[in-house]
Amino acid sequence: MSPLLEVRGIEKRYGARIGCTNVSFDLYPGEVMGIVGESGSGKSTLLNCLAGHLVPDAGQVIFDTRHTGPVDTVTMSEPERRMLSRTDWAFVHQHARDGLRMSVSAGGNIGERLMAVGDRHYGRIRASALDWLDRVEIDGARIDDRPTAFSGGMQQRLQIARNLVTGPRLVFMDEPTGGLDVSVQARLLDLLRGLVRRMGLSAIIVTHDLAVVRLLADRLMVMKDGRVVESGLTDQVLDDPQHGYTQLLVSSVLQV
Ligand SMILES: Nc1ncnc2c1ncn2[C@@H]1O[C@H](COP(=O)(O)OP(=O)(O)OP(=O)(O)O)[C@@H](O)[C@H]1O
Repeated sequence: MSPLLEVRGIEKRYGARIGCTNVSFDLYPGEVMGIVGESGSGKSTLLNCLAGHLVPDAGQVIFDTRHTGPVDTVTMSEPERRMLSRTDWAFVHQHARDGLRMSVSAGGNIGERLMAVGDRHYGRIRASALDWLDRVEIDGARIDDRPTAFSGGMQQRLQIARNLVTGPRLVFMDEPTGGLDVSVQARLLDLLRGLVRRMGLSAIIVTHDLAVVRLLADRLMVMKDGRVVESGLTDQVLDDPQHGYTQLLVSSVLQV
């Protein structure tokens, strides 16, 4: 099996400050990669470089596209990258309002993604929206409500539905359970785990919460000062951390 994503030597600097440097890894279809590290370790910078939101100063992000096979997304044209983010990629933001259109109904938020990939059949779009509301445990009766009328947890679940409805091949998630109450986080995590398993999703998840990666990620990369200091199978890294920094992280000595 060939990798879905090949990341080679990614580096991003902000002036003299290192955002992230020398990051390389492969992601295989159906695999979930977790990226953990304390605040400022470079997780978001890396994720944004991978998802095409930031242009890295060096490195390649080679994605196995549906139509043309492996392509370096760093050097592809902006319209090509935009198309990729509508069809093959999805991005779940930490704050649902960054990933939703707050003035559009819940059904519209889901339907919009389908229309962006060419679906024009109103009945089918509405049926898909209802199906996805159900899958993320939102009452179908709320389909015409705007996300502003939803709780934080519901907004996040709607954002997930909007992202997954088009069957993306790679999902980027930036602190998907961050900023929510603990009980709401637990429910969301459970839902995400079910979706990841059932859909065989390939995903890259940035989080500072080790419980999130424990439940969702097959593999883990630990970042410190913009560099990957340790990587491996999630259980292996968390149960038998080799690097001193990971040991601190796991023993919760570090405030992350
Ligand atoms: N727009 C920016 N301009 C200058 N420096 C930045 C910018 N964004 C990030 N940095 C710096 O890059 C480094 C990595 O930051 P980044 O936000 O990627 O870390 P993070 O691990 O995602 O942190 P957090 O968990 O707090 O979001 C930090 O030193 C940060 O100060």
